[in-house]
Amino acid sequence: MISRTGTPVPVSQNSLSNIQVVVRCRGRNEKEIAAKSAIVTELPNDRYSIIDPYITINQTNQGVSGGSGHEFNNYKTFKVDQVYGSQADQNLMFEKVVTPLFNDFLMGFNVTVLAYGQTGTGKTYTMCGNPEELSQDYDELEDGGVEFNENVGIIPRVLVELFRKLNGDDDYVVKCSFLELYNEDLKDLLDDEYEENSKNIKKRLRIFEVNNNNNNNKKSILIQNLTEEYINSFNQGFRLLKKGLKKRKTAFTKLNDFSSRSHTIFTINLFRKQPNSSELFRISKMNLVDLAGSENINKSGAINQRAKEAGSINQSLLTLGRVINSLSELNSTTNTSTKKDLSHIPYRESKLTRLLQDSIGGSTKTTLIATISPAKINIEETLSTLDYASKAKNIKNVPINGQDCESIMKRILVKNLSNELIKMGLDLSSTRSKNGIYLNEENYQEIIETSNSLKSSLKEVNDENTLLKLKLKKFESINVTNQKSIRTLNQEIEELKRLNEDLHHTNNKLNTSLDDKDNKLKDLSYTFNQFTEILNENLSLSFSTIEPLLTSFNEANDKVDDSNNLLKSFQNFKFELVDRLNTIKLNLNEFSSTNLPSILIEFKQLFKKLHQTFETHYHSFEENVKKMKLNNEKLLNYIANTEINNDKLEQLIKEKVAGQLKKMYSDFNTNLNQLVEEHQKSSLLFVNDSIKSINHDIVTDYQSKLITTSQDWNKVNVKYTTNIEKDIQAMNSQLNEPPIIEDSKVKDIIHLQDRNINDLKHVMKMLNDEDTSNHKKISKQIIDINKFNSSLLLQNDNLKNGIIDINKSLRVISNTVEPTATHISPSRKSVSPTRRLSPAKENLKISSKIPKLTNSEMFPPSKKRKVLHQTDRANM
Ligand SMILES: Nc1ncnc2c1ncn2[C@@H]1O[C@H](COP(=O)(O)OP(=O)(O)OP(=O)(O)O)[C@@H](O)[C@H]1O
Repeated sequence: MISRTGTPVPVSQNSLSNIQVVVRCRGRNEKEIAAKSAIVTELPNDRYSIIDPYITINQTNQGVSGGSGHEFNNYKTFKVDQVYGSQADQNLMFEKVVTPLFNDFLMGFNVTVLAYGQTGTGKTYTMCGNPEELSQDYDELEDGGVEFNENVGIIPRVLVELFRKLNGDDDYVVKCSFLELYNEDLKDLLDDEYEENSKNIKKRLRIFEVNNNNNNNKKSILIQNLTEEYINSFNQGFRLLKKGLKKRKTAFTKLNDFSSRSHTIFTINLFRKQPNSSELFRISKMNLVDLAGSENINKSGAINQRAKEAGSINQSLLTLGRVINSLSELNSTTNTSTKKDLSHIPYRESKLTRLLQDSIGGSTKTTLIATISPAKINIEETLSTLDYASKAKNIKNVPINGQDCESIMKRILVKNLSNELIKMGLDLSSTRSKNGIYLNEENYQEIIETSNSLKSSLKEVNDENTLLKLKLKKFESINVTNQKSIRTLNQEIEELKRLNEDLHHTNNKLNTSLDDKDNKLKDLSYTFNQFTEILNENLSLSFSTIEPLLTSFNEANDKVDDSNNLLKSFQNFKFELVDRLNTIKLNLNEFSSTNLPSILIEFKQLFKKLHQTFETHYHSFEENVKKMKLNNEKLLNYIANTEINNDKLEQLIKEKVAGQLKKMYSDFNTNLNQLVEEHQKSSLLFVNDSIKSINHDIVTDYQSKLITTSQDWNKVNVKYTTNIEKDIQAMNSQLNEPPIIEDSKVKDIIHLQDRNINDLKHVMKMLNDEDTSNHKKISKQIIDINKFNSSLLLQNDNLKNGIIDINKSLRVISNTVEPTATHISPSRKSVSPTRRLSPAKENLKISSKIPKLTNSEMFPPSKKRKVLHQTDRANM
């Protein structure tokens, strides 16, 4: 078995590191509360304080003075590195205090955690936690951690964290040892064969100082015969810890019923392959030290053996204190000669200081946790502990860095392991040779406990088995009864199944027929909707057909004087018809949404009747339309055949004018002279031109208007006829494909349809009436025009005859008058009878003597009014 402790060799001044000092002040325990002992500790924070790590002790009435702390009246303040109060839990301590050291340990540094303080202040609690927390194995969580109880201390947490960090790394070896120093005696807490007061010299632990195998002038401490157990899981480490704690010497004291009277060192040795070498394994060590209580002997009431024990304890701690003092003074002085005087550090004066030589002022990174009580009754021990702590804070260690740390060749390590294996093999064969199986006591106890537990379980199982057998018998008898019931029930179930099948069958049939009905109803509904839509469309179409009719009628009515009444009535009718159509639409919509299902049932039969009725009406309607068409054609023929002959009119007018002139000339007959002939000619031409022009304008205007009206009328009638024919065709196509609709409530629709048809009839009648009336009016106008034409023709004839008579008379007159021209006018007496005037000059002379004819003279008032009246009517 090998254990090595490196001798400190400073690498550089920069690597100096002070011992970290942490104070943990627990809350008052039951005894302190019962003793009504006041709290004398004042901390910056109940949990922890790193920024302002002071702790003040209220010494009122204590009369305590001196020490290295600062005194303010009755208060004494100590400055350390970290202060933890009553609210600081175990996890916080591990994270803040131990984790930095643990990381250094993984990197190859030797590290030490020391718990120092008065009995009962929580040293063991801080380092191990309550021992009962380790009574069982812990399950590993997914992240390699463990769900700890709050009271678990530093060592178990370090073990868990170690294997969590090493997870996946194959090149490592972990060994643990657990050492106790009691009365300056070393005790191997993991040695099963160790017995108190053992005379087995071979098994005695001895401390040797040996040269380091790295040949670098470093010294190592070797503890001969110390058990070092290989572990590869945290649970194995827990078991070792539990085992060691059990062996730990405890004794009853007044201060702490389960107080530990010894110092213990739990060491974890880590052999880890150097990052850049396959042969070298770096050795690092973590010492977790739980020192014995530092209480006052007198106060503890130790007597006899216990007094000796108490003295021993204090001897070790006193030496530790002196070492701490020396190191503290050595580090705080700069004087070289003084330094030389102080250079002797009394490590060798106690085994405790020899064991901790490397941790205090050596090459180890060290943290001291000083545990204190807050109660006034412990104030002296508290002040003493804080004195130690503040001195330790001055101590500088020289940790050896990763490169210079102790290492071991792989082959040596393997050789060590092989030796271990050989030794274990020998143990095993010797055990076998004893013809049985040798077990260590703990394993034996465990097996016995397990066996007892199994026996108890077996008994419980047997008892349970007996009970179950009894229950089984009961169940068997119940089962027979149940079997009978089950058979009856099965029969009933069969019967019910049959019934169910029948019902199922019937249900299927019903469903099928329901589906059929549903489908029919859907079809009917669809057909009816389509029918309704078509009906609506037809109604809309009829309406849109009637609309232009009405518009045309309105336009035609504008041209007829006495059509206002008809227009009004027709408009009224139109509005009424629109209202009715809208009402029909509304009724249809409402009807289709509410009464549809019942209507569908009777609709088919009634629709047939409707069809018949509709056909009847359709025939009469068709005939009426045909008649109307015939009438229109007649009208068109009549208009086409009716010609207004301009020549005849002209002739008539001429005759009329001639008659007038004849009358006029008969009045002038006796006074005419030779110039009358030219005058007559010019007058006749003038009158003829005027009359021709007037009559031509009148007749042309009338003709154009009449033709336009006739064409409009014809167009409208053709359009009406086409629309009506389209309607009829649409209706016919509907009637030819009648929807299959059923049952009773269609009466309403029939009624509506009747009304609709009546309305249509009414419209047609009105159309016919209107048509007839217009025909009559136009015929009457044409008769009037013809009459007027006849009278014009008559007048024209008369005029012509008159002109002929006048010409004849004029010839007679001219023949008669020419030889006695001088007699007619005295003013012509000077004119030579043989000399003839040029016609133009003659005309001028005659025209100046003949009176001009006015319109009223040419056309007597009564006749003129009549002509104008006729023209106006023709324009209308
Ligand atoms: N910070 C703390 N929080 C809760 N309980 C604590 C704390 N410190 C100590 N205790 C409790 O106080 C009791 C004494 O603690 P512990 O045995 O650890 O004292 P100790 O200093 O190790 O004593 P000794 O020197 O005699 O071994 C234990 O029951 C422990 O659970």
